[in-house]
Amino acid sequence: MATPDRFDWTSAEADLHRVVDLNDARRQRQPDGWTADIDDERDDLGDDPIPVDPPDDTPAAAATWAAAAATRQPIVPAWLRSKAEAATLARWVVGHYTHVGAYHLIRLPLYAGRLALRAPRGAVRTVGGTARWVSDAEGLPVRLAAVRREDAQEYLRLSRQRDGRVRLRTLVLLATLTFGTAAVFILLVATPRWAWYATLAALVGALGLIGSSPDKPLLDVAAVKPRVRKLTADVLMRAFLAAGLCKPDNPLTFPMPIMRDGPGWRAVIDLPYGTKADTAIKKRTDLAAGLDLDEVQVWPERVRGSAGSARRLALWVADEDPYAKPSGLWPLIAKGTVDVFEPFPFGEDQRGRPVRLLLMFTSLLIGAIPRMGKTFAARLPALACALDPLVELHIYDGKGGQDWRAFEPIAHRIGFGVRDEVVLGLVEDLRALVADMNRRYDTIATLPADICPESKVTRAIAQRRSLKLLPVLVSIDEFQRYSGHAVYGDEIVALLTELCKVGPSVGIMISLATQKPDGKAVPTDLRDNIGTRFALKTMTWQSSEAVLGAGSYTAGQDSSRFQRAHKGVGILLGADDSGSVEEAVTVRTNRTPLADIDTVIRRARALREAAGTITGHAAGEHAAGADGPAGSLLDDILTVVPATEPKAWSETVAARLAELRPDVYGGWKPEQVAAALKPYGIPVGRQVWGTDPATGEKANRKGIHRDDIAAAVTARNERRRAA
Ligand SMILES: Nc1ncnc2c1ncn2[C@@H]1O[C@H](COP(=O)(O)OP(=O)(O)OP(=O)(O)O)[C@@H](O)[C@H]1O
Repeated sequence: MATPDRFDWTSAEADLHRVVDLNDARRQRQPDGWTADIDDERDDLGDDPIPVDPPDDTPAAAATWAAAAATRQPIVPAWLRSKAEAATLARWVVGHYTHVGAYHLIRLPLYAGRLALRAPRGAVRTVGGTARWVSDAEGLPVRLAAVRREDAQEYLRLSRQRDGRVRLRTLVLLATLTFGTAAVFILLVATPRWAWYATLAALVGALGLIGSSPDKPLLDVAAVKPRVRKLTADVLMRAFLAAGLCKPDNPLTFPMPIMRDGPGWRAVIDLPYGTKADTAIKKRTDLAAGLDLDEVQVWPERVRGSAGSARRLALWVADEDPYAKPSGLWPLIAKGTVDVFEPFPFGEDQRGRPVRLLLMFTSLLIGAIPRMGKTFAARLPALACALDPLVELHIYDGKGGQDWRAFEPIAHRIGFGVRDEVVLGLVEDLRALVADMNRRYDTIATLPADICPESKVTRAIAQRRSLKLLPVLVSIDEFQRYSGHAVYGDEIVALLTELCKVGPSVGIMISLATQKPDGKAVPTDLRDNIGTRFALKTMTWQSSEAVLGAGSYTAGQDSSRFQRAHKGVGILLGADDSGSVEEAVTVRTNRTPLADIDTVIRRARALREAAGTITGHAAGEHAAGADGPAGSLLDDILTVVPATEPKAWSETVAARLAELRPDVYGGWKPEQVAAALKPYGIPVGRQVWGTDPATGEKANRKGIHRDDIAAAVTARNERRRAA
């Protein structure tokens, strides 16, 4: 900004004069009301006007020209240059015409029968039509009118004309009949039998067609065409007027022509000055109603950058419901690997363009009602991580069916269902990760700036095995079953919150999927630390907000509007860097049927074997998987409750365990000891007479008998030996 002592008054004065001229010229162009502002400004500053418009030769003007050049539209439309879209179109054309061809081919006998049945009526129509033509029947009403008017002269003129016509037409008919008869004679004498039948069939066909009526077409309908709405400026104006986004005296303007774009129309619209494109996006349903379409066909989005403006909107209108057909298969099923530091294929947007997702340095929350594609969506990041041999996989499935079993050969930790030992396994795993997270930060802190410039893990750093900074994915499906666990639920949520908050920079990625996306299953503190959200169909807009975050509904993002048929379709928020709700995209995930998952896992296992990253459960370390932490817990209890002490209060055991292994048992309560021992059938509600070490008070409290633990250890050891 110019300061008074550096201000060049001479050139400023020259500029001022030009500005006054410009403003005068503009005032003449503008409606009356506009002049008042300029005059008010003058009043405030005496007679001196304020320079507002920069002179034309400033660098800003050059920048404007450059920006105009930058917004030139491509000569060949984008969809025509895209291999994928061209392939989609080609597939559609081949598929459509193959279907139509086969449909009609199989109905040929039916069509032949219809023609034969209609042929007699066609013959009658032909004879009648010919007779009317020869007798000049079309002139009869005119002749009768002349009779009614008693206009003898006109009648005689018309009669003469009719006689001439009838004579000529009779001759034509006779000639045709003569030639026809000769042709039939030649046909019968000189041509083979198949030619007779072919001619007869053609004749019957022609008569059948003549005998058809428009309300009963000969061909059945092979494919019902959707109602395709051509987008024109008038149609748009009507819709935007109805939605209250413009006024008749303040209409829309179109900076470029409305054109075809893939399977739909694309219009770029400048809303009236002061009307925000975001407002139009929020009124998507109103726009759809104004266009007389289902809202799933109407896709408004902001045009950003130097080609855009806060009032510039790109509206894509699909010819038909873009999600009515199944989505494509995941492109990495048969071949390809993943670098988890780069985005991987996740799905397609409404126009069939690929959508990629970057999970590194963020966390993912997926929410939906059951059977809408939550597990399919949650498996994609896990499969992508599987194809990067550096990533350590920690997989938990609260349901425990077939959905995640395929990951066993590559998972470092894995657990199915919510049996106590699995839940404990998860808790122990998360505790260990939290502890490891701190070690990871310590390691990162020791790295020089040229190796670790941004204080976060990179692929090059992760590849240095000695640093032990391999990326980790914790993927939990049916998360509500773990977060709602009576004893460990709160701790699981707290540990995951910590990991989501601090873990991303050191390579810890969290992916949670839930069919109960409310504040109870995914508490706000945890959700707010998850950067990427994917909301498939929900029942209510409140559930949609529970996944996407507060304010998403008012911003026009509501996953409850998806239909039941829209499986795998969801609103993805935070796939780009902005994470703003206005940037959310609607995505249909790529499909990965169970059989294909096996293929990917086989490839992932081979990659990991080659890289030497088969660890934990995949490497056969079943101690934690089979017995869970409770297996070592039994040994630990025998350590902290010596043989000289046959009974101990549960609270004493919990305190001593925490002292023994703070990273594993820190913060344990007596109920956690009880829950961990339950699977072994160890009685935990026994009354134990003891002395409170703090107060010296003697009392009867819940506790354990050492013999019970020792018996469980013996049984476990026998089981292990038998295995
Ligand atoms: N992208 C997709 N395209 C087409 N169909 C899909 C897609 N994703 C999922 N589906 C279909 O939806 C069905 C349900 O998917 P999925 O098992 O992932 O749902 P879910 O929400 O996890 O269900 P549940 O809560 O019962 O576990 C699947 O059988 C699959 O056929």
